[in-house]
Amino acid sequence: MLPELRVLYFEDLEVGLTEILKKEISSSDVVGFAEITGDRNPIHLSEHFAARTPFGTRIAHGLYTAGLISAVLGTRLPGPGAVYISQTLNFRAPVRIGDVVEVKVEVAELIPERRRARLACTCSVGDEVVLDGEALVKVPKKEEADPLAMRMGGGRA
Ligand SMILES: C[C@@H](O)CC(=O)SCCNC(=O)CCNC(=O)[C@H](O)C(C)(C)COP(=O)(O)OP(=O)(O)OC[C@H]1O[C@@H](n2cnc3c(N)ncnc32)[C@H](O)[C@@H]1OP(=O)(O)O
Repeated sequence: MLPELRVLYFEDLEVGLTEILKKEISSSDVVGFAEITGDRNPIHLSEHFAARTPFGTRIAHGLYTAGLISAVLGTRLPGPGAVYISQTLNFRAPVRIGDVVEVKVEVAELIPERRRARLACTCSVGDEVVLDGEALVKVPKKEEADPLAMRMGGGRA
């Protein structure tokens, strides 16, 4: 099930605020990602090919796993209105079909002058970190997002 949308404005953020999303990786996810991006590397699509790699079986595209970080940023922390600026990624271990990936995003630094938030991102399967990196996003302030509500003394939309 997809998580409910939650809007956090820059003023709502604090260092240490954390969000977690879990996703089981299915074969149809990987095939779908190959179709929409055009990355038909057989390491993702062919069991025959993947069996002869060090991984022994098909693995998910690294950028599909990374896309789950984007899902957290765009829906929960900070949520709708957040704008991606940059993202570092270290693919530390493979993600296999059927793995449950836990994505953890944590506010690491706030830069108020530029309304930027730096977030530490980790994807794990069980106890193993499969991906980590850092995101930089631009986060709307309340007054930018809903100036009318602010003038009328309201808060969040
Ligand atoms: C283009 C697409 O179609 C293809 C894909 O999307 S493939 C899917 C995404 N990628 C993966 O799933 C790969 C996951 N990563 C791994 O399986 C392994 O990291 C590796 C096979 C790439 C490397 O393993 P190996 O060669 O065995 O390296 P070591 O474990 O011996 O580590 C040596 C040192 O390098 C550091 N290191 C290894 N991998 C990474 C990484 N991804 N990012 C950053 N650093 C890495 C590791 O920590 C060791 O450092 P140390 O100081 O010597 O301890």
